[in-house]
Amino acid sequence: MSSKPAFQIVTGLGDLPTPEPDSPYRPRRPYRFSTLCATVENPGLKDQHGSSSVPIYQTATFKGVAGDYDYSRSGNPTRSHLEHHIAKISSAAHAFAVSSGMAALDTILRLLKPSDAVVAGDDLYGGTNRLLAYLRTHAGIIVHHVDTTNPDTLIPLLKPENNITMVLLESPTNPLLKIVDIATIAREVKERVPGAIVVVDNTMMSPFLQRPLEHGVDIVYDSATKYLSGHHDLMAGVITCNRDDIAKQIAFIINATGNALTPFDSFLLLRGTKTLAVRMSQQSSTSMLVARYLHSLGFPTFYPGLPDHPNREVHERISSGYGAVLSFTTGSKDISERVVAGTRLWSVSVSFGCVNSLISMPCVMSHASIPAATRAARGLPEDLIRLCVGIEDPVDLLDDLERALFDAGAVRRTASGLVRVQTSIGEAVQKLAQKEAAGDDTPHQKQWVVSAPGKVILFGEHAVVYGIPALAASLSLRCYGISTPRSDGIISVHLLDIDVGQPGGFRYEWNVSELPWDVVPSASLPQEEGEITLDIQLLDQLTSQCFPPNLETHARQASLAFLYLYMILGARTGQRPPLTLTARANLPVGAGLGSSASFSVCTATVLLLVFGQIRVPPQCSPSSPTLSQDSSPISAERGSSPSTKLPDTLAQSTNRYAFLAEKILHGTPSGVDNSVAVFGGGLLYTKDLGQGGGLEPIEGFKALRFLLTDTRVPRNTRSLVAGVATQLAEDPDRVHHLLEHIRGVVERAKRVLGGENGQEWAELPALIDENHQHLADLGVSHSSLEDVRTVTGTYGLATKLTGAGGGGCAVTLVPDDVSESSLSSLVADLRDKGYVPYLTQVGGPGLGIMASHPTALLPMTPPEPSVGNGEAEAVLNESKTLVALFAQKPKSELGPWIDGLGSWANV
Ligand SMILES: Nc1ncnc2c1ncn2[C@@H]1O[C@H](COP(=O)(O)OP(=O)(O)OP(=O)(O)O)[C@@H](O)[C@H]1O
Ligand SMILES: C[C@@](O)(CCO)CC(=O)[O-]
Repeated sequence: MSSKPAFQIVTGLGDLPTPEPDSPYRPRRPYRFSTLCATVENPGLKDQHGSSSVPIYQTATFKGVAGDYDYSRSGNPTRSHLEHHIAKISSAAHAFAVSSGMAALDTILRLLKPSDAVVAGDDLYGGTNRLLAYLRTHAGIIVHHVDTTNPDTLIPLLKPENNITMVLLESPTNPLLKIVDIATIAREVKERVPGAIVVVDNTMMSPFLQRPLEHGVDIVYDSATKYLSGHHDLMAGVITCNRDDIAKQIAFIINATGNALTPFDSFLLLRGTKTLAVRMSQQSSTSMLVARYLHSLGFPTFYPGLPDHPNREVHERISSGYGAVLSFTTGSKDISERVVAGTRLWSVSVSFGCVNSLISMPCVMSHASIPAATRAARGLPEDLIRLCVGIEDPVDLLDDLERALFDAGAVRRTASGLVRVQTSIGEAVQKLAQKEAAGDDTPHQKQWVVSAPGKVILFGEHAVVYGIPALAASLSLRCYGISTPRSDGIISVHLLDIDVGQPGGFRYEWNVSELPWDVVPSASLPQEEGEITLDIQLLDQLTSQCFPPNLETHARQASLAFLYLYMILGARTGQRPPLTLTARANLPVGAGLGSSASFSVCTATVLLLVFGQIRVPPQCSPSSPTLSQDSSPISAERGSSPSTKLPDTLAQSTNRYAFLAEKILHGTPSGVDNSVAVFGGGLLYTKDLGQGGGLEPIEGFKALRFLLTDTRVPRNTRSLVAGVATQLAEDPDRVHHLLEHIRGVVERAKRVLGGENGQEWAELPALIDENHQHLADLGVSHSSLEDVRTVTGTYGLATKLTGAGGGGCAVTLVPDDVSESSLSSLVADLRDKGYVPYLTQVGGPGLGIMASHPTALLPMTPPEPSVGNGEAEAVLNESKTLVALFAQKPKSELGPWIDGLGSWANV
């Protein structure tokens, strides 16, 4: 038996003696790995009968007061044997066995204190993510998720002022098998923040293939439920480390929380580890066959053993094999579901590491606890199939898989053998385009073209800020944004619609390295989900440090929104991509048609794309052609073009950042404008004021025609919204009364537009008049808007202000029975008075990303001037670029031109 515990825990909470697992840390292993696995021996813990298998000490207590053990929570001989064995095969000085892999992580995370910061990967196991999210909200731990596959994204966070106390890594990641250079990261962490602990989840590899302690890592944990046990008949977790101080704390936490592994499970796990090497080498070699087979059929396959797997050489440096988990996509979620349902030998199950082969779809199983939006942002394909290879005969496994692929329609037989079936016509072309659009590994080097619609609010503006629903719909008038990569360390905005008295709009630029990165507090960085809080202090600091004091307000607000988003994404990811954002709209700016929201959506989208936070996923499916709409003024036709569909999850991620930009432009927006600009169509929007808000699609809008009249009276949404807030504070009864009346109007309008009442359109004009009157009583009308109401009233048409009011636009419902001649006469009357009418239908597509690049048509960036020709040639080249044409097109041609340039993916 071993001697009494070597450690006395000094915590201030009482000294609890905890047995230290006795471990023979040896710098050089005397036997090869499989011998070490099979040989369970612990000279310090000899059984009195010489049993060749470690006995199960199935007892809670031990008699006497002077023995090595007293209570199985604190120590048990079967567990000590297991811990000794795990330490031996892990090159570790200390090992601990607990009740599950998550219990192991929980034990490790209890080393943290409130306000400690953790840097973790952005492609972690779902359970790890869930526990980190819990600790963030319940224990005040700060969590930064970064792309750990690129050490450069993590290094900028490694500063003493960021209070980084732990770096949590997985390699390869599950299920995309992304490789993390744990050796380089461990070295960088030790150099830059020596107090921080580097932790690695080694479950995917097991100590057989990877021993991170040998690469400078402080703590390693495994879900021993997987390869270490190998039979899926127990749950266990193991923790290993070399540092005595850490071991002391971990031993204390395990004893204090009581999550140590039971004697029976310790026995089973010890038995399992004896065959680890032989199981895993068989499983790994079969995995290589399966990966090669899928790859040869043309399925995108993720396995570190394949020649083109990203960071393969890094993996080969830190481990001695490729493991037994791989994944692949079929191009269609339906097909993937059929493949998974069609296998017999591969069982459908979560988890991995068992002697039996398993098949699963991570997005609906093991990773379902990660919100869909986050999954999409991390590029986790919904059609991904994960295979966990067991020890069955490889021929049987391949045969079973092939049958399932064939029955699911994923492959077909030809004279020359099996070939992969493309899931839809043109899928190959689409994939190519999406690959280019997604930018794969270099999204910051791509030029992105995006667009988002303006909106019209038919009922409920202003009241929507106070939680009353609003009915709104997208317009065919849009804002367009282009991000162009640079190589000079500069970020800049070029806002073609913002008039600061110079030809060509407003331009401003910053040197990225001179930006005040130190004023971005970690607390202002966006969390994984939920509304992103605007950090007013940071906003004020950026305003005063990055802009001249007298800059024109519209120019400052728009570029501040861009800069703020750039800074928080830069601080979050550690990337600093130089770029220019060029923006232009065919929508009147500041006229109540949601120009700020469509600009916010374009800005958020290009930045999220450039920073690799959203990707145009490969599974974009063909959607129905977009509505053909008349965008105008009055005449210009917007052609209908087929587009592919962006997933809802991408839309949700983008909307969070767009809402943040809207807050910078607006003050206290309800979120209706950016939601319409992202999701498109007709919507009932309710702001979430703690009682649950949301979006409900309303189809009825699409059948209606509207006349929008821009009074051209400038106004400012921020001050109009603030004006209503002041009235509410001063005269709450009156304002509440008006808001409740507006609620009544919206509810009745919803019944009409939602088609619940047989589409009684005839009720709408009265509702429009009533809503306008309530808004006028709130003080947000204007004489020009009342004038438009009078003019349209002479044609028997109902009109109300739309958006914030105070000038800007009025919206007039044009029923089907209004004759063309009457309409033309009304339009002429309005024009005579200096107003700008737009006849439009609403309900068109939301956020759009150009999915195929028009590189073939136009150079994206001017070619370098050849020696000698210098400036003149550069000017000539620049005039031919996409951006130059974008700036030069007449406004009426802008939409049709850019919509027709390439193929678009829309929400
Ligand atoms: N095309 C654009 N380019 C650059 N900035 C823009 C553009 N469109 C809008 N903005 C920014 O949004 C501001 C206008 O926002 P404002 O809320 O006043 O108008 P709106 O969004 O059209 O109205 P509403 O919110 O009532 O629908 C501009 O001053 C500018 O800062
Ligand atoms: C006035 C308002 O209701 C609509 C602006 O388009 C403000 C908002 O909802 O953000």
